[in-house]
Amino acid sequence: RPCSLAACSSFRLRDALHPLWQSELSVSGGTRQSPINIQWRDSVYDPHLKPLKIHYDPTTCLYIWNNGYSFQVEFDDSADKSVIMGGPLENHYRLKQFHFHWGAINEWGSEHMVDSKVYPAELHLVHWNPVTSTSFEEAIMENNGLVVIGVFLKLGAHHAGLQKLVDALPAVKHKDTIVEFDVFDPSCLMPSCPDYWTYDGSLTTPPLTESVTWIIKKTPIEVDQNQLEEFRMLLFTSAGEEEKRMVDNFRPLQPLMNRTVRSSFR
Ligand SMILES: NS(=O)(=O)/N=C1/NCCS1
Ligand SMILES: [Zn+2]
Repeated sequence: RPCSLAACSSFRLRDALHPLWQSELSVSGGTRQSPINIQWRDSVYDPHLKPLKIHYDPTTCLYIWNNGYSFQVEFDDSADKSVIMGGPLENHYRLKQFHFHWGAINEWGSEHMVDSKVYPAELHLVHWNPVTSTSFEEAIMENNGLVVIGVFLKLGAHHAGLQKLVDALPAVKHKDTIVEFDVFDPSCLMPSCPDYWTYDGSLTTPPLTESVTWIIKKTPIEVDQNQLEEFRMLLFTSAGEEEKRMVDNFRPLQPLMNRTVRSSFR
């Protein structure tokens, strides 16, 4: 991160002091934690990786809520209506929710990095394996029970699809607030480029379980400054509490340890 050592150390300390991280700076004994810095030159092209197939049904979208760490869009996952398959996956996975991570300023905010490049924000689309688990909660504890697609956001053109989401954010300004949000197709948040990296990792927020096959899209989507600033107007705090802006809700980088990142592209 482009900052002086002092700023970085206080930044990391401040980041570590967020309530979410007070007790979970790192999982003891974790060997496949997330996020990581993806070193492009160390990733290994795997010709067996298939194109990712995404079929989201917009009518499965239910509501948006502020969970005190991010804003989250929840989906009806009671049937195979919004699913992904292909890519590195052996079967289909159901979409459960998506959320974002972002910074206080455009110089940082994403959880993953590419050759130490950090983006202002990162989208996570969270899916679970209905073949090996009977619920999302169970899949969280299963090895490869989850697939999270990560999409980087970069500062650029206005994103019309995202704006429908941004317009609803004032209704979930405070922690534990919720607003109905129906008929939204998250495919509009996917870059058109099919290229991705994939590696075995963990959730980046509690319970930090090592149950995630990560699929990180190579190409970011563009959003404009106003849209990023709307994210930063959300609050970590509940109504009536002293306001704390919801910013820097990302986990620090974790060690790669004995893992290889595969790429779907040469
Ligand atoms: N950011 S993340 O998607 O890796 N973390 C999660 N924790 C609970 C469900 S998703
Ligand atoms: Zn996330």
